[in-house]
Amino acid sequence: MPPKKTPAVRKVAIIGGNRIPFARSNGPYAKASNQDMLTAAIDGLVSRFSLQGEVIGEVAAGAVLKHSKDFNLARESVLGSKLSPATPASDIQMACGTGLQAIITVANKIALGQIDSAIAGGVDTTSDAPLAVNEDLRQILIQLNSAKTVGDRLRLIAKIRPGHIVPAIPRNAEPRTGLSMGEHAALTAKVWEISREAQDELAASSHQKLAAAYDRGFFDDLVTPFLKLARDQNLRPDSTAEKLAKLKPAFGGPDGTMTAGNSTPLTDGASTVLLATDEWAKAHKLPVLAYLTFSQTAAVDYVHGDEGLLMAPAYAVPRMLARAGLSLQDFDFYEIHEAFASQVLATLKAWEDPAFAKEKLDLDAPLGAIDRAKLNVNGSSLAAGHPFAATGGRIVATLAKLLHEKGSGRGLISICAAGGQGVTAILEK
Ligand SMILES: CC(=O)SCCNC(=O)CCNC(=O)[C@H](O)C(C)(C)COP(=O)(O)OP(=O)(O)OC[C@H]1O[C@@H](n2cnc3c(N)ncnc32)[C@H](O)[C@@H]1OP(=O)(O)O
Repeated sequence: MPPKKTPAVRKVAIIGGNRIPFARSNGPYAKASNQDMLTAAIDGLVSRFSLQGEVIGEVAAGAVLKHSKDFNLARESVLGSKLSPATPASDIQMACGTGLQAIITVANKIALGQIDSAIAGGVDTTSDAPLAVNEDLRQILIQLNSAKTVGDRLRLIAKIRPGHIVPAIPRNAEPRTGLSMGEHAALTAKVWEISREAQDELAASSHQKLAAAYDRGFFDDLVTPFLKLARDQNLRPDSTAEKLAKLKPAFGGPDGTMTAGNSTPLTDGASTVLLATDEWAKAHKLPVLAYLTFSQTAAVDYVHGDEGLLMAPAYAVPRMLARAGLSLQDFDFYEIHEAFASQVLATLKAWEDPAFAKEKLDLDAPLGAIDRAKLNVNGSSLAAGHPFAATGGRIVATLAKLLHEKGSGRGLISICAAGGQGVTAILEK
């Protein structure tokens, strides 16, 4: 018998990414479904990397808001794309961490020698949010479906009341607290004393940096026009902290510091990333932008404890750094998802705080400050928008290309997610 092969850990290369421009909710993509957008994002990769008819090792993707008809959205999107139908695909859901979690999932399979290539991604549309029928009506309809006699059917139909027509609309809120993401973030902003001025400055700079990156052609091979949109619709290149200062509070009451300008807007969009082994890239004559080398998830008890809903990355990053043997300052780029400006600033403040280090992270010293010039250098979610599950793919593709342009170095990714979770990763050239 030949000796049994033990799997070796292999390097996971990021070949490239693709996304459709992100659109504001109920805007140009109002009539596009999750499947339409995810298929478009996959086909953008297919065209760019000549993958027509290719059998990819596996596709993993997801949506936070998903219709019940989309049992396996990733698989349906593959079947609608120009990839070979022999490409297996599955859905993943980890709220705003979905895209990055999908990337990590397939990256681990590549590392373990289970597949040689993969596409990971995410999509979301708040324009096409799934509406459920009223719970009482749902029960009647289910019983009606299996009623055997006309009499049974009529008895059930007679139970339907006008009030049953009111649908159950999904809320952008935590099921266990009833508070929206914005309301949760406003609580955290208060605890960490994040000023309105600092939030508006971060938001304005996100717009200015994203606009500059578009202008210099950075996104030419990362973004494919869709439904006549060529750039992210939310982008306002003329944003300034002074203009943002005039907006009224959106969360945290009349004295709140969070506004429509320093919070992400509700957004529609999709993104994908192509990952592979070095050998697969070579065989397909494709360049490698960067490697995914470490990842980490964490969760916090925001229901019973005193933790902020979006603070899990503050825990995930130090754990990942310990595994990697790196300090927070050992990075050339920091990509911190801007769910809200206040949440980025609270996370940075936590890493600088001796009490947080001691009491929460069990560390002798805080992680320390980062060089702010290295933070979200091409803008982030405040400017681009945030179609929940699509943000991970946008960030990984952006960072991989930044590292490729630089020709060396290392980048940190930190994404907070609803449910009190965080997903983080390290990319290296
Ligand atoms: C883990 C996570 O990622 S959690 C994050 C999940 N995401 C969310 O929770 C989404 C949060 N965001 C929201 O719910 C909504 O976008 C809100 C409530 C903040 C704002 O919604 P709306 O009021 O519909 O925003 P709208 O786009 O109309 O903007 C309000 C005003 O601000 C203005 N504005 C918004 N951004 C800017 C800007 N960058 N510069 C100048 N003005 C701006 C708009 O022009 C508008 O002005 P107007 O009233 O004169 O027309």
